[in-house]
Amino acid sequence: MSTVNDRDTIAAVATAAGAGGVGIVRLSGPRSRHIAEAIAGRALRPRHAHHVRFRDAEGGTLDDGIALYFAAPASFTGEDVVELQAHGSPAVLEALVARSCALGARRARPGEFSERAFLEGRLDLAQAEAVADLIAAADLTAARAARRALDGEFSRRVDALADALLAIRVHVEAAIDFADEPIDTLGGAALRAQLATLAADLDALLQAAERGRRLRDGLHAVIVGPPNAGKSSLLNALAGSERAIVTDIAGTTRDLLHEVVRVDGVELGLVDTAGLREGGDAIEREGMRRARGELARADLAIVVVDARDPDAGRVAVADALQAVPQVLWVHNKADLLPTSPLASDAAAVWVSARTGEGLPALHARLRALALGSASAGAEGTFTARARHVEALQRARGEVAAARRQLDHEALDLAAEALRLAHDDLGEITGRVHADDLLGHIFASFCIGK
Ligand SMILES: Nc1nc2c(c(=O)[nH]1)N(C=O)[C@@H](CNc1ccc(C(=O)N[C@@H](CCC(=O)O)C(=O)O)cc1)CN2
Ligand SMILES: Nc1nc2c(ncn2[C@@H]2O[C@H](COP(=O)(O)OP(=O)(O)OP(=O)(O)O)[C@@H](O)[C@H]2O)c(=O)[nH]1
Ligand SMILES: [Mg+2]
Repeated sequence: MSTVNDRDTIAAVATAAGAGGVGIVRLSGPRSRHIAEAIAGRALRPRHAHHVRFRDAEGGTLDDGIALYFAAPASFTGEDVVELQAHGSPAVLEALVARSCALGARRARPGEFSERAFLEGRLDLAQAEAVADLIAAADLTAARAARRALDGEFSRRVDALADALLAIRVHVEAAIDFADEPIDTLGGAALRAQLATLAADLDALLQAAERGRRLRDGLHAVIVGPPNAGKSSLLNALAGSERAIVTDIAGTTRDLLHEVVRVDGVELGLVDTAGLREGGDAIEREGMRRARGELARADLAIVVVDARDPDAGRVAVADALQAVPQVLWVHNKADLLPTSPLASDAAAVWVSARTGEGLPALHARLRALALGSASAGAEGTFTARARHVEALQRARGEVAAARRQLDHEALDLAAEALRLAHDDLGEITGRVHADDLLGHIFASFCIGK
């Protein structure tokens, strides 16, 4: 592994592209201070805001601004860092980056500042990812959740599980050395209890991470149901605009129509589909085939039926719903019912896409489904990514395997499963990682971050 001293110095504009009040060029690496002092024309004291003139190669003034020097290791990256805070002119900022490069820096790759913060141990991998998620957060709910991950709330729970797992591994490895004796004389009962606790904690963290992933990635929700039930009308109502064609002709929608909507801080990727029924012409049948295909990738099916005849719909779509993890029944056209049922129960929500009645209740239900449970809300939620959820699932699988092996007194196999589970957890925080994993993660960051 390289050390601070043989690393190059990187430079990039840290503020958003385009004109702004103030723009910041950031340098990180061993030559940062030297380069910045050449541009500022004076020595820089750590953590002191110097008002200086930024000079070009000929000594001409590029701009005046603030130079801020953070001496290693007390900086965002843990390396020497300098910020040149200029007026927010893209031309001036580009000139400052070019001048820095002429003086020995190179342009930073996307995410390279955060990658260095990770490599210097300032942030773990899940925290570095949270930096990018915070920047990309579309609203304050998502930003707060990313902030919690950045503060280490997720990482601490992963580390606690990894510590518990380590203790169990030590126990199992010790027992292997006494392989002649039955496990129960070697604290086998205590070991099983510890493993059971670990499995339960892993399940709880997996649920929390899944909620965090939904908050970050949104929920993939597919609207299905019989023709003419008002699926396209509901999409329009949720989107707040007339995206889909609505007519009173059954079989209007054929193509899939994708629309991203935000419901109380949660992103929903909505897909409107062709009504499901027996028969139909070739075009409609192709539409139904696509609807079924989309359901296979859905986190949630929103089944729209006509409130006046809900059971007609159920039969037609039931088989298509087999593999969908979550299903929400929406009884539409409630405005046409003789008496208003505009209430929702555990099994269904009544709405009118036409009048908008019942939509707030539908919003609340969608949000609760997206976050995993009605009571959990966003309180304590931290953002997580699909790769974190997958690692936790693998770890859970390995822990389950270890428990089975233990029941068969197969200590070697149990130890190996637990080692794999430990690595799975380590991948989340980056204590265990392949180089291409880092490249993959940081490449999706913005430049200057
Ligand atoms: N101007 C500016 N604002 C910014 C950043 C930045 O890089 N520059 N940040 C970039 O993401 C965020 C703040 N992140 C930072 C993280 C650590 C340190 C730092 O100097 N840490 C030292 C000192 C600790 C202390 O005094 O609090 C350390 O951790 O040792 C600075 C900024 C948001 N705002
Ligand atoms: N009264 C009333 N009519 C509605 C409501 N929602 C939809 N409609 C009407 O029902 C008819 C069908 O609506 P669509 O949204 O096209 O139904 P769909 O399920 O997308 O139909 P297909 O695409 O053909 O499968 C249209 O005439 C709508 O105006 C509602 O809540 N109340
Ligand atoms: Mg339609």
